[in-house]
Amino acid sequence: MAQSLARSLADAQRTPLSHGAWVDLAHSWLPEPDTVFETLAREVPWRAERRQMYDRLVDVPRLVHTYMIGEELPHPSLGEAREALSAHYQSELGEPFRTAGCCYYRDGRDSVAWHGDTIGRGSTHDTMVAIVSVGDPRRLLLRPRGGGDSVAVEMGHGDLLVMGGSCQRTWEHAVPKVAHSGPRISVQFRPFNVF
Ligand SMILES: O=C(O)CCC(=O)C(=O)O
Ligand SMILES: [Fe+2]
Repeated sequence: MAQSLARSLADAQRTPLSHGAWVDLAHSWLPEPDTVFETLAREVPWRAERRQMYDRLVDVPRLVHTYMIGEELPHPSLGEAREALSAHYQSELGEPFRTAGCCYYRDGRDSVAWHGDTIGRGSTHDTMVAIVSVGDPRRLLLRPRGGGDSVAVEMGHGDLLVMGGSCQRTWEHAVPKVAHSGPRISVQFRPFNVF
């Protein structure tokens, strides 16, 4: 399975953004997305998050949990995904993906406001954050800091989005509220000291 994940990463579609930022996209990339969703919903020790995050005060209505370095992930597909991502991006990133942040958007009222993942190195260095999404599709928006048109990425069941280059410091991203949505869980793989 790890091999087929590696093959499909070679076909990931890269979209250059401004200021040295880019995103890679691969649809229906994660194996067994149904059981990944069910396992995460059931087994992750979810806690509420509603507080300051990143570089500004944002309202964060959603549930979260982070698997830190060395902790086993709750579904084998996620371990395989992280290995495939680390192998594929090794030459560009120079280090593996280490942590796995999990976010549970219970319905359309759950969201995350505009922010960059700028705790740690993301505020000063190029890095990558790789997101896999399971459950109902939600739109992830990206916009350049300081203004400009936003880019919308529809994240469906099993889809992969990788934000790279200067994306965390020169762009922001958000998952806006929507009128109607079922639950969605996102898993963000990050290298050491990127949050
Ligand atoms: O839900 C997502 O896909 C994005 C989550 C996010 O940007 C974050 O937790 O930093
Ligand atoms: Fe983020």
